[in-house]
Amino acid sequence: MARRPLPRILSSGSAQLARSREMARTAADGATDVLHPLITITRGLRVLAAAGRQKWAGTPKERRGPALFLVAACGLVVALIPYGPLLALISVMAAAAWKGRDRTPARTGPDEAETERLRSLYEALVPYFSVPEDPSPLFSHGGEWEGAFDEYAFDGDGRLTRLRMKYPPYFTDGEPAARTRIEQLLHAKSGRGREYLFDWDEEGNQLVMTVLAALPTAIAAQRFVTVPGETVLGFTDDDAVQRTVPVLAGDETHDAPPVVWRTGPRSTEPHLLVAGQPGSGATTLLRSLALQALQHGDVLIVEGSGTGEFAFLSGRRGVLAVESSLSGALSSLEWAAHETERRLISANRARQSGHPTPDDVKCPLWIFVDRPGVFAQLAAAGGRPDPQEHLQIPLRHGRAAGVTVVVAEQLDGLEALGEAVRSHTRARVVLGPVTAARVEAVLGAPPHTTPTPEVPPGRGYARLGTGPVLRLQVPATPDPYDDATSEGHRRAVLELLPEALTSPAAERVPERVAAEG
Ligand SMILES: Nc1ncnc2c1ncn2[C@@H]1O[C@H](COP(=O)(O)OP(=O)(O)OP(=O)(O)O)[C@@H](O)[C@H]1O
Repeated sequence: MARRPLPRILSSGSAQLARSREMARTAADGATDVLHPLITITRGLRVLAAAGRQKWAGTPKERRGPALFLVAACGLVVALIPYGPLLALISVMAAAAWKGRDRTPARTGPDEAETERLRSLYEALVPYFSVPEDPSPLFSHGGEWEGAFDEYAFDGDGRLTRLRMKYPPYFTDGEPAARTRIEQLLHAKSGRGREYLFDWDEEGNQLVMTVLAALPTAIAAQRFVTVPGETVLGFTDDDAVQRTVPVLAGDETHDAPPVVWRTGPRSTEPHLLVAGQPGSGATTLLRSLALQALQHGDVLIVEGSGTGEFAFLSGRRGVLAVESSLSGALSSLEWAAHETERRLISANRARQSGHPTPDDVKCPLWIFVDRPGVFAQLAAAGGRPDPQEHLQIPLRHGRAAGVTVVVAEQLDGLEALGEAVRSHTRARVVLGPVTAARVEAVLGAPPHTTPTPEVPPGRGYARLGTGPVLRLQVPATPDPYDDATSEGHRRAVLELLPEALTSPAAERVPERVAAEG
């Protein structure tokens, strides 16, 4: 249908109307600019007058007379001194201008960009949180996001840092897959590269999403306040564990929440598996654990990478061997298996004859195996037994014999691990940039947070038995003889070393360290 033109009188009239409206707006803007100081002073005078009235109302009746007299006296003095009234007027105007100045109004809600972000997040959630049968859906296209998001916070860049949302009771929040879908969507829409914590309140049909600050990396190797049988794997979030220990970070001491692993006869997860991406800090964690273990026990170290990253421990009190060859690994692990049996028999005999457990059985023995997959390959190539076979007895019976096994392997080499290692290492750590699926594959449960693609070395997740998955930062414990190690870290590690037992070990100490020490 052809459009009929507007009557001339109406079209030209509306143009005139628009022009006059524009002129009126410009005039109003100009007047506001010119009158701005006057408006400010008037507003200030009103504020001052209101304050005066309030003061007067608050003055007890018997003191009003003297107060009035004082004001009148002041007025008289001002009137009598030269330029007094003028000065008084200027002072009052200045005070009024100050009181009446524009103040930035306190923010009461999200700004435009933030509102847009919340709205688009709401719209993205509609397909997941609505069903056609719901007569009054909380989530609907073009609906009110304010009804669903009742708490939110943004950072300086306008990115969400916290969001509390309601969801309909029929949403299947008990299904991990349904939750994961929501978490992935919120993660993607709120900005990748940050770690989010999702807290589902199934009873209240509420979900709180919080951006977690990165765990601090300033804690280096040191003596941690623990009792025998406790080992600090690293540090986690404040609210993830019940306990804190004092730690030195940089030059300051503060309380930090540790992930404490309990070993020994009463432990429910007596052996540990550390898995990580190359260079993620698995060897560093083993060094940290070995230094802690040496406080109360003996350690045997078998390193498959052959890079000599445990050589600094050779010849120290409590260090039984540091082996990096296949033959050395085979013989030392075979000895460890016999030693576990000997301890078991000895402890049994003592129990049967009513004697206390002998001291040599009570002294914890730690077996550290870094990259056993390398030995497995070498052994297969040379037609020799895999050293991991000797780990079966320590893994199966170590708990009762005071023997703890710690195995570290790269994520890609996990299939090279023997069945005994997989089934008896109930304490688990995964390090490096890993996906939630990878964390679940290693720890048996996914993290409650969204792993980030970039992490510093020593960052990962830990899980003890069937406990919760905890974020973890391993204390920096570098090889003190590595040239890249900073002076502070070198000293920190050397301070934890037990005394040297043999002169060759002392000779291995580089000159610069010997000179400092
Ligand atoms: N917790 C940590 N704090 C600070 N730096 C660390 C930490 N863990 C590891 N690093 C640094 O990261 C680098 C790699 O560490 P490390 O050798 O322990 O990793 P890895 O996983 O054993 O590596 P690879 O698989 O190559 O043997 C080293 O330079 C080390 O000093």
